[in-house]
Amino acid sequence: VDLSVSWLGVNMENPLYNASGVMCRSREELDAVAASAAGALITKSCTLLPREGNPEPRYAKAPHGSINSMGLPNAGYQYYLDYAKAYDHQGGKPLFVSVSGMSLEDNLEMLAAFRDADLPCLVELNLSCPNLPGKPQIGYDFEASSHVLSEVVKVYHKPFGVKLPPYFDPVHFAEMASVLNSFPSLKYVTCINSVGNGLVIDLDSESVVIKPKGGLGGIGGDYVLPTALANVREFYRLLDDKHVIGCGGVKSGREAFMHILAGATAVQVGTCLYEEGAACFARIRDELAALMQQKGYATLADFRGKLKTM
Ligand SMILES: CC(C)(C)CCc1c(C(=O)O)[nH]c(=O)[nH]c1=O
Repeated sequence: VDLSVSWLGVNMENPLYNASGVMCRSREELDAVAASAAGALITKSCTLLPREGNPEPRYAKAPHGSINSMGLPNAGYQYYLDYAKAYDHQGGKPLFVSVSGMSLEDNLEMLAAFRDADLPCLVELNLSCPNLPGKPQIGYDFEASSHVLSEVVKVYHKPFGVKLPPYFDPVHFAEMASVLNSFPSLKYVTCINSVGNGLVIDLDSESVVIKPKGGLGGIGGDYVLPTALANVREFYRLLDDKHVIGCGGVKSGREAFMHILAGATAVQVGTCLYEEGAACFARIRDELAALMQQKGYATLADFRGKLKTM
């Protein structure tokens, strides 16, 4: 079977890579993903200046996934720009850079710097980045999303992508798709970011399991798979001429297959990568290949987006 995928001018030997935020904050971590069986790699969302992030514990494993309120710990955009400048872009594994400024001005300054560096890597704007105080995250504020993207495309003229939070209402899917469809240079969306502000409770200690935000944090893992698949499928259906990258609940070839069946061009691994390490990519890759073999599919295109309805 052929697991390769070519999209937006990049070629991946297989459709699997890390979710932004996991194993991608330092060059050592990024190099570990590049050295693994992953087909690509993406950096931790960066801000203008380095950030320590929230007090620990800020990540916890849960019975069927994970919870995190990391608080955007990152080395600052220059660090990832330098990594991208030194990166071997011909080495066969595309590099994506995630950007999550604390303000629109910060996002525009970082995007201008990436534009001027004129590197082969693709930029992904994290729309879960903070909005004005008292307002929901950008991705949940359709007017703000439209404004941010309008300003972004004035500064950044190359194809780019956005990381979307999960949506749960048909009207929200339609509204966000309508916003995204008005930006032709926005060429892909990554669905989904963690399911926001969940709460994991430890029964023995009768306590929360992470320190920030009174224990509230983004949920990942098995808990979010149905939501992730729905977001992939709805945006695959609603967006014009854009790719959808699947993220959420992937821990084996089975969930990777489901994401591609729902329409995903490629698939990211978060919680499972955090818990198992970079060996998960070879395992999931081989499981996906075996599943395709059993089902008689030779390539990803043979089943991509071909989810059957009743
Ligand atoms: C949640 C924000 C801190 C605003 C953005 C960074 C981020 C974080 C984080 O750094 O806490 N965790 C996630 O699961 N998704 C994210 O997009």
